[in-house]
Amino acid sequence: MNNPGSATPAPRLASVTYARPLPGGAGLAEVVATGTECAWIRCGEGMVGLGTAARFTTTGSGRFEAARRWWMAATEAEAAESGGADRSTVPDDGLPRRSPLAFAAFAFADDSPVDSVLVVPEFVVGSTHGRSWLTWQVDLDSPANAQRAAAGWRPGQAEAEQRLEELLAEAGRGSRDGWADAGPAGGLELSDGALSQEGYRAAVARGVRLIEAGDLTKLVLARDAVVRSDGPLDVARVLRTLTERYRDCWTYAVDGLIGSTPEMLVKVDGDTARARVLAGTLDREGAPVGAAGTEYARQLLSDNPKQRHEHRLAVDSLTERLEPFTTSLEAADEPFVLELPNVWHLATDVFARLVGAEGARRTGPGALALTEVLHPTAAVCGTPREAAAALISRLETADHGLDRGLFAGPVGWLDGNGNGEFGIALRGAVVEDEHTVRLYAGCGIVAASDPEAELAETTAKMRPMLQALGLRA
Ligand SMILES: C=C(O[C@@H]1C=C(C(=O)O)C=C[C@H]1O)C(=O)O
Repeated sequence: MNNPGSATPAPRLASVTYARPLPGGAGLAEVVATGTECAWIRCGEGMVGLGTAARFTTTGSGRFEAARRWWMAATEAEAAESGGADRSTVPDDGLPRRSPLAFAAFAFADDSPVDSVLVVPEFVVGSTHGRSWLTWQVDLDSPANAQRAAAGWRPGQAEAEQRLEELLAEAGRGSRDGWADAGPAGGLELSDGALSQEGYRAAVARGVRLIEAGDLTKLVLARDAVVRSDGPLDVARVLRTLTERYRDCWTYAVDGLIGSTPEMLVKVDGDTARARVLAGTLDREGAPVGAAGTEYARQLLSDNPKQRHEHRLAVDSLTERLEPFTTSLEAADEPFVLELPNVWHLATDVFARLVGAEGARRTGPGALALTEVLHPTAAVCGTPREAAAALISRLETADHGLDRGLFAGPVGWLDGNGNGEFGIALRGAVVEDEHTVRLYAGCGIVAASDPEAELAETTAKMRPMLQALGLRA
């Protein structure tokens, strides 16, 4: 299962980036209007991708490497023309410049039949550090451009504006009235997915027995659920709702994979790498609020040996793999409690300086190469990694026909200089068709885990998406 990627040759990307008010003049999330956009939004900032200049799909254990090669070939022309200067995401002129830029989502498992994908949007609308900007990206070798590109043509601002107007009109974005208040278009029905709630309890119980038998230390097991809607689903509205309710999470949309994740696998900016590791979860529903809630979370998470053990394994799985690529690495000894609207988590932020990131050209690994090294961490797979991955494949896929697909895989964006952000695709869903989305959630299982409590935890983790879809959860 090592598909080198879709047979199309890599495009030759060229781009132009300039400061510009956001289309529509509202916030970044309002640029998400059709639900087919790519998105990466946190605290009202980030990027939305419109249209498609190029895309690449691949499967198999070589999916990261295949994507990296395709992306290097696609961005080579522009890197050569710009002389490799300005490698950081915010160069000296202060205008965030990340072009060329692709959004990406990778399957969780090496043997998943589901495509991993790189999408190069035609336009990237961005808002970073309080400034907004626009990038227009084209393939110089496409039939529309090849001839004029050979004569020296490159994308420019005036033509970008014209093309943007066309694209927005094509997408029927003329009227935005009524967005905010439009409820779900019809009735919604929630049902078990391939791995039912009962099946999940049984799978967790088996996992616990195998852990007790000494086969492994930690195992993350997931289940799925399906939401069907009578009317067409308003995916754009779901995404905008997530950006509002889960402001501190990274709201993502790539090729039908949508959600709002609190977990950062790796963010590379210039010579720095950052991660946010989560493991250890406490439902906030029915829990005390305010200071009493903080105290409750401290007692049941920070002071709980099971949760701390689960968390430590996740942090170690990341830092051990990241360390060889760093000149320094910092992670607090004690996790902090991250409060989200639905749950509390034990969290550890990691900060590192990368080797080979100095000078005009990166010689060390960039965001995509590090993603390949770090995925899957013990937060979504287990310890030891290989034993856990094999058991996930047995207990979820062979026994129940649940393939995680893009769930719990890396999702985010990358630029042509090795910068990028990859979150872990959690608290999300896959849009299967106009009326159907499939939600996924999992839990870390250790020797002390109780199947009923873990099942309840998966429901708490699905709550952001269920509520954004308009279900009471
Ligand atoms: C697997 C999920 O979440 C992961 C598992 C956690 C846990 O077991 O406590 C916490 C955060 C994530 O690392 C999920 O959200 O589906």
